[in-house]
Amino acid sequence: MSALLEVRDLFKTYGTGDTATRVLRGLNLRLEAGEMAALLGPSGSGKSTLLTILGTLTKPTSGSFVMLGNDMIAAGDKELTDFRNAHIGFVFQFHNLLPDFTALENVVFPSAVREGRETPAARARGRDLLTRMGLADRINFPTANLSGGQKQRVAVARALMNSPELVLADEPTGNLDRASAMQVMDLIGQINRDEGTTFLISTHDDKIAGLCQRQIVVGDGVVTG
Ligand SMILES: Nc1ncnc2c1ncn2[C@@H]1O[C@H](COP(=O)(O)OP(=O)(O)OP(=O)(O)O)[C@@H](O)[C@H]1O
Repeated sequence: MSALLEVRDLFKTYGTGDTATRVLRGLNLRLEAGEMAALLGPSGSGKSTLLTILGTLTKPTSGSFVMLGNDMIAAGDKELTDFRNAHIGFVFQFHNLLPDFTALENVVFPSAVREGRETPAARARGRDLLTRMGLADRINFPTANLSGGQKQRVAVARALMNSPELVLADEPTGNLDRASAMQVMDLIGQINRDEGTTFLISTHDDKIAGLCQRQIVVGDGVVTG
């Protein structure tokens, strides 16, 4: 396997002086292309912080970060936005779907942002992804009318829209019952196997982590296991 991304000696401090919170303190991590990895660690250990850095949404205080051969620290805002739209998908605990938009409109949204319009090819991929997520009969439903598990499957489909190499998922099943959580993880596993998409999934749930090939544990600002 080849490295999809590598961070070295990553530090992240929020605030300054007496109120400074030193979250990451020299963290090293390498993710191989095609991995499906769980990100574990106590509450406040910096899992979300690490995901936002890897997602290029936040810059670290210091350290190096290379993804797909690009220096993500040196890159400017415009480059990072374009890179993110092309290569990274996100799934959050609270899915962040547009409630009045249909499932298909939500899924196609990242492509519409990238292309400047909704293309027929994007709509076809959106339909295909929703069908793979078991939502063929919900394609034209406003997402406000879907169940929590269905919304989360729409969010996974949306994250996959632009065929990203990496999907970062921050407690994607944190809000779901066990059966829905397992279904979402099953679908993520299928996409990982079929398309080689790399997944990094933060979770507090050992069962969810056990479904991943690799478990990465964060503590005291570094990877401890
Ligand atoms: N924007 C911010 N400004 C100041 N402090 C922050 C900010 N974001 C996070 N923190 C602090 O950084 C620490 C790590 O937070 P983070 O959300 O990364 O942890 P986590 O491991 O994802 O936690 P959880 O499992 O509870 O979601 C916490 O102490 C948090 O209060």
